[in-house]
Amino acid sequence: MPIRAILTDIEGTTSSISFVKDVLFPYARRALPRFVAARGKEPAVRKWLDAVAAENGGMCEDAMIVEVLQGWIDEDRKHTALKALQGMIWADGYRGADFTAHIYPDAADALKHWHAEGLPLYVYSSGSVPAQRLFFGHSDAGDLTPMFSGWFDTEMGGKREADSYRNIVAAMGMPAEEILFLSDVVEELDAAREAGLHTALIDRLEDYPQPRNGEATHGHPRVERFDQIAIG
Ligand SMILES: CSCCC(=O)C(=O)COP(=O)(O)O
Ligand SMILES: [Mg+2]
Repeated sequence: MPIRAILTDIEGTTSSISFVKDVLFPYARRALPRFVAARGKEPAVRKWLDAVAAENGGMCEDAMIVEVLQGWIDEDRKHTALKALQGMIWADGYRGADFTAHIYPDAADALKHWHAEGLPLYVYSSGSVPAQRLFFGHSDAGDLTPMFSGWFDTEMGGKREADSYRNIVAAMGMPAEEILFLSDVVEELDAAREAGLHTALIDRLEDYPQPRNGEATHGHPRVERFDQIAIG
């Protein structure tokens, strides 16, 4: 069946891992204490802080919650509460023009080309949907948000679980066999394939200096850049 929609991951796929690890995560880590002190009483913020507290024995001190969150940033935990809070913090960074979001030029070009061809584009990332919109709204290639038809985060489920992709397919309202999922993580591609989607492993040498070949690809088609992706 021909590909009729693209679903893409962000970190390691459209954009470099080092931008996320070396720019976004340290920014959120530094800003967390001041952010929680300033906005911790807002219901939209409190709800996530309370969720973190509940998962950690019901701790009540905000300072302790901040420490837990900073530990999760260091571990690269893809926790929905952390991701929601990070998105709110990064909003200040983008608005203050402290940084723009990295996007590989080949990814920006291919997304623009597919969009012009009428192929709907969707994002599925561990970053929260508001963080995804900020990311593509303030990218090195400008505001790319108008090109996207939909956004999905871990509210749909974890990225290594087939059911998450089934949920996304249902939300997209088209057969799984018509969707191509792009990611740098083979376990995510395995889950997507289990749900019936086409897959492609984006194996960027900037992020993964040891190319993944043979068994390491888990049988997923492997490319190093978006212009090598075959549609149809
Ligand atoms: C778009 S928000 C920044 C990226 C982020 O926080 C993250 O966890 C990215 O994970 P991905 O699923 O895009 O690999
Ligand atoms: Mg990724």
